[in-house]
Amino acid sequence: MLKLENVTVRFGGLVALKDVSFRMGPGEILGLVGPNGAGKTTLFNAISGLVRPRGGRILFEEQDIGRLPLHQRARRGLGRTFQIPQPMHQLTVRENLVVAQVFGAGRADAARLDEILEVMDLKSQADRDAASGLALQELKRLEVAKALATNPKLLLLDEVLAGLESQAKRHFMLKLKELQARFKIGIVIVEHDIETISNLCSRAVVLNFGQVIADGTPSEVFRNPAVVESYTGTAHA
Ligand SMILES: Nc1ncnc2c1ncn2[C@@H]1O[C@H](COP(=O)(O)OP(=O)(O)OP(=O)(O)O)[C@@H](O)[C@H]1O
Repeated sequence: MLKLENVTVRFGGLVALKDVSFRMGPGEILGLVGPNGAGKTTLFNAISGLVRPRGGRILFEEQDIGRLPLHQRARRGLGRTFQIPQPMHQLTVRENLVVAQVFGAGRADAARLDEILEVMDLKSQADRDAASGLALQELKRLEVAKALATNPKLLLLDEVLAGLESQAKRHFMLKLKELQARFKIGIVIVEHDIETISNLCSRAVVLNFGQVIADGTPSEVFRNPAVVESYTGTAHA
């Protein structure tokens, strides 16, 4: 479904991603892991079209999408969330979803929006202004709902679980599994918590200083000495 070949991104003299390669199959939930500044958000930006790589190829469903603008990638089925939820605060929850749907899917579809509101537990907030009264958890659910409204085949989720207390986090994780099964989508999730990745993901890719240092099942990668070192500064933690 998604294949990256030697993707390299530079910001002036800084190499944010260097020869990043991995692939993922349809319906997989892949964890993208790595210390602060490792390049995780930059990788999402490169895949979704916000930054242009200096080199390498990004293939989505066998097509090279590396030169397509953002909206064309969305139309092909790439949905994403942002680390800091960015709803349009002057619009209601439902209106936010309509805007996302028209951007990503090309037309409004009220029935699908109702389904998304239901799945994401946002029905009772649907006609509430996005700026007023939405708690962090609800804003995060809205962020995922917006991405779902674009009709994605692949969802890129940037730290949607961060900052939630443990019960809310467990509930959100179950939601993500439900979304994957119900909408038949693949998910790449950036997440720092090892236990969360281990429970949620079938595979994890670890970045450090812009390079892939491990790729495998969560139990494989979290036993890898290079990964332990990148997390703790010591290979024997
Ligand atoms: N627009 C930009 N211009 C210059 N440097 C940037 C830009 N975006 C990111 N960087 C740099 O690229 C590197 C990778 O940053 P990125 O935000 O992708 O890391 P990250 O793994 O997502 O980190 P975090 O876990 O803190 O969100 C960092 O050194 C960062 O300072």
